[in-house]
Amino acid sequence: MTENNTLLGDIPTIPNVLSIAGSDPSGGAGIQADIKSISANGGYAMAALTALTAQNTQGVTGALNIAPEFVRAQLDAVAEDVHIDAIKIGMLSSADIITAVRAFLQDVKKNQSPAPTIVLDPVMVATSGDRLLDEEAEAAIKELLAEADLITPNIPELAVLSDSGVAETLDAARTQATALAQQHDVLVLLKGGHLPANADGQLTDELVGAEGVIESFNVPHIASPNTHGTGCSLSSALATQYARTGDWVPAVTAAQAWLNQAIADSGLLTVGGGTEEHGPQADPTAVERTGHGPINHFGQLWG
Ligand SMILES: Nc1ncnc2c1ncn2[C@@H]1O[C@H](COP(=O)(O)OP(=O)(O)O)[C@@H](O)[C@H]1O
Ligand SMILES: Cc1ncc(COP(=O)(O)OP(=O)(O)O)c(N)n1
Repeated sequence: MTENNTLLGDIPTIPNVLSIAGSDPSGGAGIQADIKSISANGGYAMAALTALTAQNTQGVTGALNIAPEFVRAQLDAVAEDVHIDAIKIGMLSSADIITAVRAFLQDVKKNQSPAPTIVLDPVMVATSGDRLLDEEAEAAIKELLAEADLITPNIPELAVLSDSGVAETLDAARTQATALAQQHDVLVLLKGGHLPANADGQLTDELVGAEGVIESFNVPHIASPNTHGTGCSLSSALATQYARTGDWVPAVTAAQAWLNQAIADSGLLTVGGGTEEHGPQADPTAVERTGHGPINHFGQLWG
């Protein structure tokens, strides 16, 4: 039954979207961000954990991998019971986990019809610029690219995947993205969040295929420190929007518009930078919030 919903418009079916990712207990990134993003974009969210982290808006203080066999057990439990329309993949922190996820993707593509759409966010480089994966895991991620329909590297991740230097211009990033698309037979959403805004104050993301740019997407740059988890949230929104529309250009347009508003609404949250000043009477400007706060996934719903 098609119903008109004020937030999501016409919803013919609600897609089942699975996130395979790590946990951020502070709720801004990882699986917690994915569940909020999938839900806000109109999907039924499911989640299989690959790792636990200890982190907050200031940084990461610890990580613990889930055993690869148990990652697979979670995935099988979902796939045996639920038709999965789309899969978003985030933090995969060891070569063994990547191998387990790759084997699952190959099986689920054979066993479910239609096969799930796969969006891979290759989480490899921390905001600080530090490499998050060892060499063996980086090599395994490169092999995983071919299993995805769309990959969403940021500028430093694009450099690692391309075995070249960090692009300083959109042109250079576009060349790297096109080569990757050709090499791995995958679409690339090149994310421009790490490049400076253009003269009109806009950031550019580009959907790139083997023949080059398919579409450019400009979004207003928002001067906000609250960008923790933007990559996780965008890839989950893309998987969900694609499952709803079946077309990448409208899916990217919708996901981008939602993300931009969620960053714009982030100032309404009082998360991070200390435990004082919280509650309806709190002055959001009273605490100096260092670090990177979360986006407001449900800002558009809460008004
Ligand atoms: N300050 C900002 N204002 C508006 N959009 C942003 C901002 N920072 C990041 N984005 C958007 O968030 C998405 C992810 O950004 P990016 O920083 O490139 O990746 P990651 O979060 O993986 O490092 C991109 O679509 C980018 O355009
Ligand atoms: C558990 C976990 N997974 C992924 C990330 C990286 O998040 P990302 O969305 O790339 O955002 P940034 O915070 O790096 O902008 C994470 N921090 N934790």
